[in-house]
Amino acid sequence: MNTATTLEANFDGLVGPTHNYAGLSFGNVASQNNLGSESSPRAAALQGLAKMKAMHDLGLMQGVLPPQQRPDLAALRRLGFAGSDAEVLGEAARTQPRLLGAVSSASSMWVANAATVSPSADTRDGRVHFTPANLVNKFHRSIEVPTTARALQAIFPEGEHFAHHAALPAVDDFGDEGAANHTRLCAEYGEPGLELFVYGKDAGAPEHGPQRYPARHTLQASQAVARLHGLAPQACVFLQQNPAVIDQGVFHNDVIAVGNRNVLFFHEQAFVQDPRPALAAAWQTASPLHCIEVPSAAVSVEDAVSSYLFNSQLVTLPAGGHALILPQECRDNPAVWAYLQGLLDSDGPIEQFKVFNLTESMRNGGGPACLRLRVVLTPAQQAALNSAALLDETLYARLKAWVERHYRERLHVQDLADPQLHQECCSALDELTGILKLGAIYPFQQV
Ligand SMILES: NCCC[C@H](NC(=O)CCC(=O)O)C(=O)O
Repeated sequence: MNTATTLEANFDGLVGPTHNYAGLSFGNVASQNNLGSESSPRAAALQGLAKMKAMHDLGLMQGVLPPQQRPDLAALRRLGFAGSDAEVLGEAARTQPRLLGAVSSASSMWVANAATVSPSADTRDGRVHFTPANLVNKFHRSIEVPTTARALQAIFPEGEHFAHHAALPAVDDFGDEGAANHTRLCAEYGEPGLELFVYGKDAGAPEHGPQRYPARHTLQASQAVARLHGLAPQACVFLQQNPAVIDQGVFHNDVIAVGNRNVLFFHEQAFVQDPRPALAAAWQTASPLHCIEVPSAAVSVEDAVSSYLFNSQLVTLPAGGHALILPQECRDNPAVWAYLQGLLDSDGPIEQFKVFNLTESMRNGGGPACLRLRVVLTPAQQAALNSAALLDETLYARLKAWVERHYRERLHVQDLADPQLHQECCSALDELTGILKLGAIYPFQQV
């Protein structure tokens, strides 16, 4: 790995021990369809680790973000469940099983929703800025915020290099889903770039939003994050996601578009307007911006949603050239796979594919891109972060053994009330904070 230059690191969310299918995300077709299925937390975590390891092996900087303490018993107590841990869990399971599912979700694995990150080349004070997403549209996700903020601060210490903001006010007008709706485009990582913010609705004109499924992210949230991060107004582009595709299951922009460096790969129906004029106006460098638009005739919105073609990671390989990191569902879909073969033959900027089995995450609507948070880092910033969270051969082996020791092979929603599961989760996380040198980030460690 070349640490002498500014590069983009991917930090992936490690899947937590309570990974399950509780059908919590209205508007996320996979989550709704898999309600009640049996999950494998162990397979889910190992699938995610295998992707991280493969990225490391490609020569990319790869980090790890920790899972959360679940079930969140404090959230249940806040909602009036009382007594011992076993009584709280038992009462919730009997009277509010969906709520028990919500406080047990391992949804923090989808760290593309953890925060919005702006690289130092784009910010007024020359620091990397982080704003944790408030995730107000879904209760099970909104409870991720305090631990996410502590984890990010434990890896990127506040100070000379890194700036951390509080999450936006927790109301629908400022609904914020983080980096899943944010793309940075640039010529070189270390140079100023443009930041593309995609919103589901303008809180001032909600009638132009989707009809069937919720728009989770507002224009007002994106504007606030751009102000907080000290971005130059002329370097920011705000585009509305097409409400018709939200109504077909595209609950985040990263289900229908992905960008990296000087390439934006997007579906014809992704945005209300053609994104090219606004991007061209904000694009400040002489080198060209490549906009690869995928026509509906080649890949329908339905195929995009079921294959997660656009939830691939678009990465720059150390030797130059772009690679797409795809879920295997793309290979299984004849229209998508045919399109991808044509893309390779087209002599464009995307030169290589890597295909991964992420089925456990995919069944809850999370593909390769959902599982990672991108952070552009200068050499000085690479030296300033908590390096215990960076994946190498040793950390990979340790985490794999840790998963194999602590995680259950199978989990069903009925198992969530088992007080032993909470104990297993806490002992696993206690060991993990030691491995990743995170300090006491979990509620059970703060008593
Ligand atoms: N970026 C991908 C996010 C996927 C996530 N799924 C979930 O939360 C499913 C959880 C469940 O249904 O148990 C979501 O919809 O926010």
